[in-house]
Amino acid sequence: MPVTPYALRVRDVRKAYGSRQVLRGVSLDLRPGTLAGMVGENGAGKTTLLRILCGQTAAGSGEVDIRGSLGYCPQETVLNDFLTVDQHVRYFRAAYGLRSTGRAEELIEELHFAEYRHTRVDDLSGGTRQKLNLTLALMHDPSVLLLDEPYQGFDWETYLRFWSLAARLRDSGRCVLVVSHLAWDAERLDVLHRLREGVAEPWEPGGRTAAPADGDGR
Ligand SMILES: Nc1ncnc2c1ncn2[C@@H]1O[C@H](COP(=O)(O)OP(=O)(O)OP(=O)(O)O)[C@@H](O)[C@H]1O
Repeated sequence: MPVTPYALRVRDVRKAYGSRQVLRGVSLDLRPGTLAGMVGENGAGKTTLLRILCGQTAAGSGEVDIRGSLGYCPQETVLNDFLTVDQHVRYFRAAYGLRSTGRAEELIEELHFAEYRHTRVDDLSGGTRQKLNLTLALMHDPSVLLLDEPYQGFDWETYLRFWSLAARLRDSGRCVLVVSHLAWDAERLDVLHRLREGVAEPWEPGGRTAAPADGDGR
């Protein structure tokens, strides 16, 4: 029987903080060339799951298998206030062991923040910090991308640019998982999951018309 190729495989992942059981057996398979979404209410465990997938938090039990390189864009920007955009890019080039910053340059152009290359992070707007955060997560061209609320603070044009970038990454065979507490973007996704009561349930892209996960009815 042929083996189904996957980029990300999660099996029965569980996690408790003290007596609070946050993840109760999350399983998920994503293929290469997939643009996937994961929605869930505030506190559902989305960030906990992503942190487990990228190895920043240990699961209580379960298995995670990632094929290829990983890029993780955390919800909170992890930037140094005293370094400029360019200094961050150079630092991450060295950390990733890249020969050039070519991909980062493309992302900076694509996300329209080249004019801030020599600006220190403490002088950047929240949206521009998030653009840098995303650039640093993507500049090594990872096979699997885990993006936690990646468009927070983006203006509308940047939000649209983000989705066209995500679609292009998918089209070039990357596996992109976008986490959000809202389901606004369901129609942009190939597959949508909802994290609820500690498990991930597939939501048919009929979820396109479903109410947002926070249930505010819009
Ligand atoms: N380090 C921690 N120690 C104890 N409890 C934690 C820790 N991190 C998260 N939690 C708890 O685990 C639950 C899930 O948190 P998590 O941040 O994963 O949710 P989320 O779905 O990402 O929420 P949001 O949409 O608000 O970002 C919450 O009740 C949170 O308070």
